Amino acid sequence: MANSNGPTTEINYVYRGTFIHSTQQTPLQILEDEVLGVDTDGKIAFIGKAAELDSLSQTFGFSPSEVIQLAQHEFFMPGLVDTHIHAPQYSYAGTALDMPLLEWLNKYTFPVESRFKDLEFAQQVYSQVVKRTLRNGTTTACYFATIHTDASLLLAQIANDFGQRALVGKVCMDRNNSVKHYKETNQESQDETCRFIAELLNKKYPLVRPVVTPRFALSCTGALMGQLGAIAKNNNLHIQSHISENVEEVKLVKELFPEYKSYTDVYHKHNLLTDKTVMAHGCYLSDEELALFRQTGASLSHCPNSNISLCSGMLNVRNVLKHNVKLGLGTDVAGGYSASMLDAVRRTLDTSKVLTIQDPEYDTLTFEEVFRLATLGGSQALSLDDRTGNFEVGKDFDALRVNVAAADGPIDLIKIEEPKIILEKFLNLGDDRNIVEVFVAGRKPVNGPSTAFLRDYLHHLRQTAEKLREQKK
Ligand SMILES: Nc1nc2[nH]cnc2c(=O)[nH]1
Ligand SMILES: [Zn+2]
Repeated sequence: MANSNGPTTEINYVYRGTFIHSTQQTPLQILEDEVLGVDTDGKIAFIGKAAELDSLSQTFGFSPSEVIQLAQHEFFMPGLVDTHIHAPQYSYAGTALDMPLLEWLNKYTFPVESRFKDLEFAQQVYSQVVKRTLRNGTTTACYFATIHTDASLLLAQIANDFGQRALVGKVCMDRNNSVKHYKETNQESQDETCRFIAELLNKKYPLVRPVVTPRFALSCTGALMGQLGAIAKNNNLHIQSHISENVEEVKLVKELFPEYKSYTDVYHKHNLLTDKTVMAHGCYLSDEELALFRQTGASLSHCPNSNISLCSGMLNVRNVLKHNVKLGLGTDVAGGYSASMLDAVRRTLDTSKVLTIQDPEYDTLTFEEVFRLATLGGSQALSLDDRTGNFEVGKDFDALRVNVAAADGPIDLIKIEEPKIILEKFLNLGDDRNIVEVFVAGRKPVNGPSTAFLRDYLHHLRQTAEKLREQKK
């Protein structure tokens, strides 16, 4: 309990050790031997030097003996933010990467997504994707579902039940010439979007919100896009879609909407570019279009695995950042074959290096910058940075406890390394075995990596037993 003069919030737990996060000023802030307290609402109540533990414990009313100490190779980092992922496509992730976007949509995506009318199938796939992404450290996900309202509501329920922060979108499309049964009429799309929003808001899930989701300009009539823009505005909701992913797509949008200045202008004129909009890809946006993103406050989701896997293109991230456009990373499952945001980090670095190979003058992204894109950048791109993204006091505690030397993990450490090296190793070599605890809004999601702790504990016991045997000899 806090004392009579102190803060009114009650501290739930306090951790001591290394905390690594990003701020607006610096992509990498390393806080060593710090203490961080989380209150019973799951918010960060304080973060400060361990040397000040006694005064913090008095101010915030906790006992120093209850503080949980991180081990040598452990640190906390903010949870990863996946700004663009298609939950139904998880069912074929890792396959079907042999053709470009528009053919890929017709041959694989639309037939698979049409199956999500079946709620049993939806339940199975949606549980898997939420569990898998949580295990891999995705504490916030911005999901596309399908055109089916009830299955989309089920995805929202599953994210809530497992404890993941999520934006969930019922997909809208009133145009589809190739898979004719996988589309809606204009009226259906509007009515079902309104039903989806009303029913989801009515559930009052604390961490899950609806996002208005026109699939992309080729799947929607201008009328539908305008109506969806109005629905988002009237309900103050997020919007997500795709833009300028592939050359053929950009060409067809020009043909279909000849009266508009650009692809971005099509969305802008239909009121789909707001400061709560996130658009995936943007590989072929002009500087003028990026300026319109900046002006409207709309953001981009960079999905490098997908961009390479579907041979779509390469986003010039440096140019996007130069234009001060908000930017996060996305897996774009299943155009991207990996559901792990660690993969998105690596592919972002790879793509940046390919751009440098093509142009040695290109200012390659650093791992510190990409770390920020995967955490704070993602939260900004989703306009959730008042709630999550780093370890600022007052934000929700969305965090990963990482052990770089986890037993049976993928990383071998030769010696004690400094925190920056440990983070770099984790980003480049780590996987879910290194993520020993996941927190979303201060709570551990249902499918957190509970066995990892046990495995580490057993490893520790075995080592201790071995040492004792050695001493007896
Ligand atoms: N990568 C990708 N691009 C799209 N554009 C329209 N729909 C999609 C989709 O499902 N995946
Ligand atoms: Zn996508």
